[in-house]
Amino acid sequence: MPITSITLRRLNMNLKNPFTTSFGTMQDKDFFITEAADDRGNRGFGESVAFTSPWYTEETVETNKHMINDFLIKLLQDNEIRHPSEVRELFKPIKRNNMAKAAVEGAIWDLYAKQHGITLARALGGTKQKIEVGISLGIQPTVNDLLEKVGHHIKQGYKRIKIKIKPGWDYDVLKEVRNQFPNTPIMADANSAYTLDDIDQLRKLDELNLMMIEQPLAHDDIVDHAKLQAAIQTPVCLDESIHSAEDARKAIELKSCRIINVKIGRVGGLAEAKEIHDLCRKNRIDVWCGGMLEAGVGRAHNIALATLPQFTLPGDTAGSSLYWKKDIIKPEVTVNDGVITVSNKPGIGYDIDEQALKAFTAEKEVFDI
Ligand SMILES: O=C(O)CCC(=O)C1=CC=C[C@@H](O)[C@@H]1C(=O)O
Ligand SMILES: [Mg+2]
Repeated sequence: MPITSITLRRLNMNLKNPFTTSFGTMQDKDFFITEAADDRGNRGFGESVAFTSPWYTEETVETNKHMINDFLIKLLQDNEIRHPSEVRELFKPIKRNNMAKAAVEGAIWDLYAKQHGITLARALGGTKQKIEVGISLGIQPTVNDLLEKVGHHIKQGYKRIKIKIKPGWDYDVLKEVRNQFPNTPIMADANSAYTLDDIDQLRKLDELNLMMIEQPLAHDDIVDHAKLQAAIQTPVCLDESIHSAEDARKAIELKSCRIINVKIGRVGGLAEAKEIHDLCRKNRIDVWCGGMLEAGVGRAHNIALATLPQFTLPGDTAGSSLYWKKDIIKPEVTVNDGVITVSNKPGIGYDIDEQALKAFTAEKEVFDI
């Protein structure tokens, strides 16, 4: 497939609401948007989900810049790509750095879909026309703030509420939420804030009929998670522990989890995400599409991926307006009663708002391929 250039734009956008997890609080987002273009006017876009500090994985915006500028672009310049699924193989000699890889691969998938006049969803083999979405609430200042936000988003129709927990902010808080909202699908995300020493506290959560508890233990563990899953009823969902289809295979074999949160950036791109999806389908592991506070391009990629059949649970793909005063796509992603209608326009299905993209772009570099 013809690719004549890759453009790297570094954007700075400020989040409408600060996002707090057991690691800290984020207010502004500094990140890369990638663009792959051909000589026929087609332009594909991708988005890196790396943060400015390596608290979620080892990557940062700066490591992305180094990997893309000094390694990934050269591999594309020296090799012919016939189909976007080949990019994964091409980038294999570069260890990890999955978010950098995914940002470039994603733009190539979008370009390919546009060159063939098909949606990215269809290029991936997706079938769903509508996807159900949930909302992820950062740690709130008080329980009342949390209850108010939960109630607000249930009224908006979001299909499940994800609540951050950590030692000291878990059972009691979730019990208050459960008491006030007895029938709402609720899940907890611990971001690795617990160890097996906390097993009794985690077992108490079984009373609350949670959909799952996400990544309760260490970010790189599947062994202790297997011991925990054997000891509790609540399904364990892995996020940070799963960086590849191989990780997923081992976690499934060890029974470390019953659910996997797939994030395109964390696993290295759409081809790897699809392989994890297919493996989970074969092993009847539920899958949902996690979020990384993306702008509209990344959000659009998540929507396309979530059209695959084993994405059986609502993902963290809320509407643009929950994150941004102004997004970089038009129309923006909107959610109606907890559902996103998948666009039937070619590629990611949303146009780029060139004015907004330009306004938020702090740095731009173009590479001939
Ligand atoms: O994009 C969203 O709205 C969800 C963001 C979100 O929940 C997370 C982003 C990054 C790390 C975590 O804190 C958390 C997650 O675990 O998915
Ligand atoms: Mg998570």
